[in-house]
Amino acid sequence: MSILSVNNVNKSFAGLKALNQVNLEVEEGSVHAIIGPNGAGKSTLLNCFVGRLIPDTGTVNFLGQSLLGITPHAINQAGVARVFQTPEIFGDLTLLENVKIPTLAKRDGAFSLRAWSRIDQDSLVTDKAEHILEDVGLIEKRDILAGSLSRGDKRRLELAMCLVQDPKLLLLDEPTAGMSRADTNNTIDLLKRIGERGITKIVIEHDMHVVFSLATKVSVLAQGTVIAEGAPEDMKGDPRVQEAYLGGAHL
Ligand SMILES: Nc1ncnc2c1ncn2[C@@H]1O[C@H](COP(=O)(O)OP(=O)(O)OP(=O)(O)O)[C@@H](O)[C@H]1O
Repeated sequence: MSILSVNNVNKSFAGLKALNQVNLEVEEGSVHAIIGPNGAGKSTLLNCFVGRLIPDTGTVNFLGQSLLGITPHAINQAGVARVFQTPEIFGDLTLLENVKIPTLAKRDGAFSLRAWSRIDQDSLVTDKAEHILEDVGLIEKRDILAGSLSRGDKRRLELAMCLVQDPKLLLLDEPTAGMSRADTNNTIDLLKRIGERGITKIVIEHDMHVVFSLATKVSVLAQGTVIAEGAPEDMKGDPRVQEAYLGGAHL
């Protein structure tokens, strides 16, 4: 069953067609990678899933409900969480506080000091936040300020902030960008581990090692159009993909 259905989506910016008749079916429980050269339209497409952009034409349905015209916050509350290329964390708060904040936003939709002190002292919320920090390998750093973390740890923290919301669909925008090979491999292991929770994932990624380690399905975008789609092993040898993605180089 599809968790996300994209039908005939078009999006132009001042005459530039960034998305051209895009169709995509994301199966529940899958890891669906969207790859393609720079400027192919990957981020534009992702922005159409989270309410940051509205397609000119076409439909985007999540669990049968249209996401178009819905605020980013309402989409998030419906179960779609996004990990950004640049982590969106609160540097002046501890890791534990950072992981508790999305619980508040999810429940109340806005921040208030009174609600925060309730959340902060709620032992169930604290237990859950600690459990998730353990899952992402950051429990020992729970009381330090998030601003002092390494880049890799900041991305792990942002992932924890998404997981605490119990998303049904997790969007990962270049989850290993700028990481060392060791950190990349740790992140692959972590994403495989959280895969066991059954969360559907869409991954935009340039690093083919990450794509082929994680994805169950790959869609290839070029010039705003899906030019090929299938199992990762089939995409590796597809001449259209090699031509569009790497100018003929081998994946
Ligand atoms: N807000 C905008 N205004 C004008 N043009 C835009 C805007 N956003 C994207 N574009 C253009 O749309 C096209 C698709 O861009 P997009 O960022 O979606 O590609 P991408 O595949 O994510 O690229 P990259 O891999 O480099 O991040 C590009 O030509 C880009 O310059």
